[in-house]
Amino acid sequence: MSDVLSGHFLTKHFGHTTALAGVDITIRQEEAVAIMGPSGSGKSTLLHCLAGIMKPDEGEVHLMGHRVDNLGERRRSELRRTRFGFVFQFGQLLPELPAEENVALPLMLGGVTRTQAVRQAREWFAPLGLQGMETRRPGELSGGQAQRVAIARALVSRPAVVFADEPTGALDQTTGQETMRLLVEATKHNEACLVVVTHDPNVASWCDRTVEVRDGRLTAQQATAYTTVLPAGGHA
Ligand SMILES: Nc1ncnc2c1ncn2[C@@H]1O[C@H](COP(=O)(O)OP(=O)(O)OP(=O)(O)O)[C@@H](O)[C@H]1O
Repeated sequence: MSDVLSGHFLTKHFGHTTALAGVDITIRQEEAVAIMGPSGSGKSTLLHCLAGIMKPDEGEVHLMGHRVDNLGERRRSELRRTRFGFVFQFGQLLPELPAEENVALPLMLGGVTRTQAVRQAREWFAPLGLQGMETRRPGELSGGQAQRVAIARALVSRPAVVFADEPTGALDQTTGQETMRLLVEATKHNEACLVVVTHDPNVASWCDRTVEVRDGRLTAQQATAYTTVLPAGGHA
């Protein structure tokens, strides 16, 4: 499998704090990687550097062979919108928009007409078990349903990489497991790779591989035994 995203000697300081101390990481096509480690160890900083949200002080990030960490803010913003998808602990859906428009938003920001974007967005609802929820506002959805809307929004523009920071952190254990299953399967089915920051070993167990960050360094890598059970065809 080819490399999709890689970080080379990523280093990041905040004042006297060293958040990343020279991290090397490679994520391959359709691979799901969990980033674990104690609080304050540098997990979110690593995700933010890989995703172009933050520039590392030293080191390089490459997406499909192209260096991306040195792009200007406008190009990195475009990269985040077109090549990356994001799922955070709280789905960060816009409360005033119906679910289908929340999902359609990345497409509309990319210039697709509202009608076409909503049509494409609707295709994601049934595969994610959200049929009938299209016109509900986020406040009318359960936590698990809202995260599934966030998953649809992360995938609608067919990104190369989905980044998730504690995607199940606000959910109970059962709903969290179901959300992870859908996140991993939908991401793989769309031939994207997944980078998940989590404290929860149950969440990490859905991934192909876990890397552990301590004091800004990767300390361990272990393979986890997850294989997709999705049938071929469809979105999720
Ligand atoms: N914007 C910032 N300004 C100053 N220090 C920061 C900033 N962001 C992170 N840090 C520091 O960098 C270190 C790594 O933070 P980071 O958020 O990456 O850790 P984490 O492993 O994601 O933690 P948690 O599991 O608690 O979310 C910590 O010591 C943190 O206090």
